[in-house]
Amino acid sequence: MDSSILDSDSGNVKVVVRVRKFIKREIERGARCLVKMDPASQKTTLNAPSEIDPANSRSQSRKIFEDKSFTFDKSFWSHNEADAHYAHQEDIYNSFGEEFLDHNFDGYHTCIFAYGQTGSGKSYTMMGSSEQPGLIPRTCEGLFERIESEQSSSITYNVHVSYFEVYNEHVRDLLVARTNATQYLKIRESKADGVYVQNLTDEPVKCYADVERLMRIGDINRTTASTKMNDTSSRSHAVFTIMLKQIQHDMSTDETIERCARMRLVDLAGSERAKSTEATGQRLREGGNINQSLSTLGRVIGALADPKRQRRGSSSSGKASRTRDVVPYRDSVLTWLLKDSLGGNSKTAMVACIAPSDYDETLSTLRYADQAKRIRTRATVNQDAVTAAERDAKILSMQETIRTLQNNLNAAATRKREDFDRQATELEDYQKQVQAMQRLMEETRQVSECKIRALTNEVEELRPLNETLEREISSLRRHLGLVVGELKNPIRLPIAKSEPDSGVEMEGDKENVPVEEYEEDEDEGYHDGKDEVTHEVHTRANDILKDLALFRKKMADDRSRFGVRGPLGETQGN
Ligand SMILES: Nc1ncnc2c1ncn2[C@@H]1O[C@H](COP(=O)(O)OP(=O)(O)OP(=O)(O)O)[C@@H](O)[C@H]1O
Repeated sequence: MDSSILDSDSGNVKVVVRVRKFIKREIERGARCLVKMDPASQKTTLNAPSEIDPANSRSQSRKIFEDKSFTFDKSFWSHNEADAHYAHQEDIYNSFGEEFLDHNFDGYHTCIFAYGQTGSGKSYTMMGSSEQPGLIPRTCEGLFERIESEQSSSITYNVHVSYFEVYNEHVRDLLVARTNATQYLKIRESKADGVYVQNLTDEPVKCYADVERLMRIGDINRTTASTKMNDTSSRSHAVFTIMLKQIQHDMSTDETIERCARMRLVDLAGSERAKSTEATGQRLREGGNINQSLSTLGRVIGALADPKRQRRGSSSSGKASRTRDVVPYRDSVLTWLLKDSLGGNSKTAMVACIAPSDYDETLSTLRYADQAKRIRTRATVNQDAVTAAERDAKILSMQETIRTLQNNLNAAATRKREDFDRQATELEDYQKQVQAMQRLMEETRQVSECKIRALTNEVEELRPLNETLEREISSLRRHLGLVVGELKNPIRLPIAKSEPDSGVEMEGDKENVPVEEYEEDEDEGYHDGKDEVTHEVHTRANDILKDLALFRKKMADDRSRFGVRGPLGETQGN
């Protein structure tokens, strides 16, 4: 999509930290909580462990343990439910999940990723459980609640979901059932779409129940395994993506405004020490890959947070592009895929999850998070204004491209000297174009529906007025008929016989006037009063007929534009 930059907002990556409660293993070993959080200042302090703490043994190292403090955008205390400032799943969502959803509705891309050592609560925070849903289900639920509450006849919403994992540096579609021969997907980059996963399922969803079903499928397909540190340890980075497209149609200009926003919700695999997880074989290899991609992520964060880079980046565009190359995005699949979310067009948040009693791992996570605070991204509103004619022209041009690609494919097939790779790429392009065109046509259909909805509402609103006017007109017609009838055939009143000796002429005495006399008098009466009434009635009736003609013309125009059945029952053209 060509995004016209209407509005851009540069800001730092939002960094929050969350400490979880003790789990069974820690309670059994009598672990002590080393973390403190100050709800007033959002300061997180990591205390040095005691001499005799076996989980934080100093015996093999000369390291000095000391108290360390860091301040973040938010410090979420989820350690002891009895404490007043305990942060429930709901509090995490209310604190910044909702705010990020606001950004999406404004047309910004967003990304929230959870980072932390294995077993520190990343999956709990991002996905949660059915009783304690995390950020991903709450965000999706919030999204559909808003769509339903903000439903206006002039806006159409389109939501698509994809879900993939990066496992051992390979991308797997989590919405496709596992088969024996594992299908890995390729990563590609294009000008229009940036970095993307080729052939990834992109499922349209209409309600939260649709998303719930997809989350369940994805979670079943995700690679998890039991390690000593976590019974259901994620062995991969999971990326859940929601695409929200809002199409607003302006009836007066017949123009549509499209806003696209991508929400990325990432549950990273946990950093781990082979010594702690006691991993061997496949688990050890997985751990090695996880650590390697997390260390690349660390280097990317380090490069992006580098103040020298940021100064250079803002000084000149030429230098900026050179310095951007220094960021080692391509060194891992994860960072390559998250390139835009980390240092580009996105509003991004990091949730650093920490366990309450592991000094080394927690310190490393807090340092990582502290560095991420310095990254600045520049998010832009992804908005396009398209006229109905441009939309139609786009569909036509796509049809033309598809025809050309089809011809190329056919020609290559008949010549039988095709280069397979090139042919496969052309086939993919062809499929992508067909999909894009199908989507565009579906959107055009939705826009038309939206227009019809708006017009039908207008017609319904005008219906009572129309009925009143019709009633008024027919009563006026009747009235006018009577008046005209009366004028044409005047009622001849009999002349009253005058009392011979009264000498007084009463009002009804005209009945006794001879016909000639009466007609003369009647003419005089007409000139005196009735012509004014008739004239007035005529004028009023004419005004109403004029209004009605205008109203009918407007309705006929609208109906002929959109081909709907009017309130008067006629069917219109087109
Ligand atoms: N805030 C919390 N409140 C209660 N239980 C929690 C909380 N955070 C995590 N837990 C529990 O701690 C355990 C480990 O959490 P989780 O699986 O989310 O860790 P993780 O960081 O995703 O680990 P990995 O990287 O190995 O996948 C789980 O049993 C989870 O239910």
